[in-house]
Amino acid sequence: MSELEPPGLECLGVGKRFGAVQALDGLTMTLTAGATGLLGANGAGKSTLLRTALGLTRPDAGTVRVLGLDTVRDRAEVRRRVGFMPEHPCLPADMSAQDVCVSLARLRGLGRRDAVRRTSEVLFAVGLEEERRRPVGSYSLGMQQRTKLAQALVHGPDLVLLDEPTSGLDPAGREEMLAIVRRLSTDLGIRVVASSHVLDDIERTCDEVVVLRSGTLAAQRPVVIGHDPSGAVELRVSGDVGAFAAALEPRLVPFGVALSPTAAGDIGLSSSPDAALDAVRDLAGELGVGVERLVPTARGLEDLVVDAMGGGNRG
Ligand SMILES: Nc1ncnc2c1ncn2[C@@H]1O[C@H](COP(=O)(O)OP(=O)(O)OP(=O)(O)O)[C@@H](O)[C@H]1O
Repeated sequence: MSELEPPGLECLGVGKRFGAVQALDGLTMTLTAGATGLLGANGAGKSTLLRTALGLTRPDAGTVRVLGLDTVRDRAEVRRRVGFMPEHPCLPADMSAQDVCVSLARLRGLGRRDAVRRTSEVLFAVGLEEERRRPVGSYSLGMQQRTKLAQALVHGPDLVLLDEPTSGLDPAGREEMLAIVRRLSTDLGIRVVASSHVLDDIERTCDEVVVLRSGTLAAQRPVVIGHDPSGAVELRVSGDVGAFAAALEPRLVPFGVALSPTAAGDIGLSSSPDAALDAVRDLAGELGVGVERLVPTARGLEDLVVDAMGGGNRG
């Protein structure tokens, strides 16, 4: 993926309310990785985000862009360049996988010959070429999931949005689906944004993980986190984080420690010599601010995710 390409997905202050529920709450983030996994508790806003990214749900506030396209203004182009695999059953039981894929490819603008050719390719890619003429209603759940994935790919999208692709699958079906999802970005160059409840699925198929909590961004990290020899730490304080960071910054200059905001809205310290940590505690004491957390940045992904998901949800 070239550096000049626009991000797969960009959200700027995105809000979406359903009655009393604030499903997305000022969500701001930029996804540039080949494959991103969206993790979050039930009701965290994952499906709403994916549906908003496709233009199926219109945000009440903010802007969503996919591949540089505005999801409201450029909706037709978004449909052409993005594929979507919904979480819930959506396939007509009496149609074959072949007919489903050809019909949807035609609806998305492909001519008949291209639609048939692409259908053969994607059904082969998801391992359904032999059963492609049977009615979908006679398929196992794993085959139905693979059909849903095939229809998301059939028009040759540059980005696919997958809503819980392993949902309900048995261990063998899950393995198959994970292998296919991984290949989309690594072998076929298709960008992927996939939601899941399972960190292991994301670690095995994605380059980065994004944690949503109550419709906001709680964490965004590369999947491979090595030991960070710099001693970088993350600091969470009570009260006004910006004011604390502004007061802290000059006090850490003498120790060569730089500050940067983290994706979760905490304060990142580039290193943590004892004198710098003393300065943090002194300032907190002077301002009457609580130090709620001070942890190494290079923690295991699982710790980080559990921590980021920890605040519950509004579902
Ligand atoms: N069409 C709708 N009408 C009313 N409420 C909705 C609608 N869609 C989503 N919600 C609510 O918005 C919140 C976020 O839902 P969403 O489905 O986006 O979360 P999620 O992270 O995908 O959850 P899950 O993991 O359970 O699928 C939930 O409280 C949900 O009940």
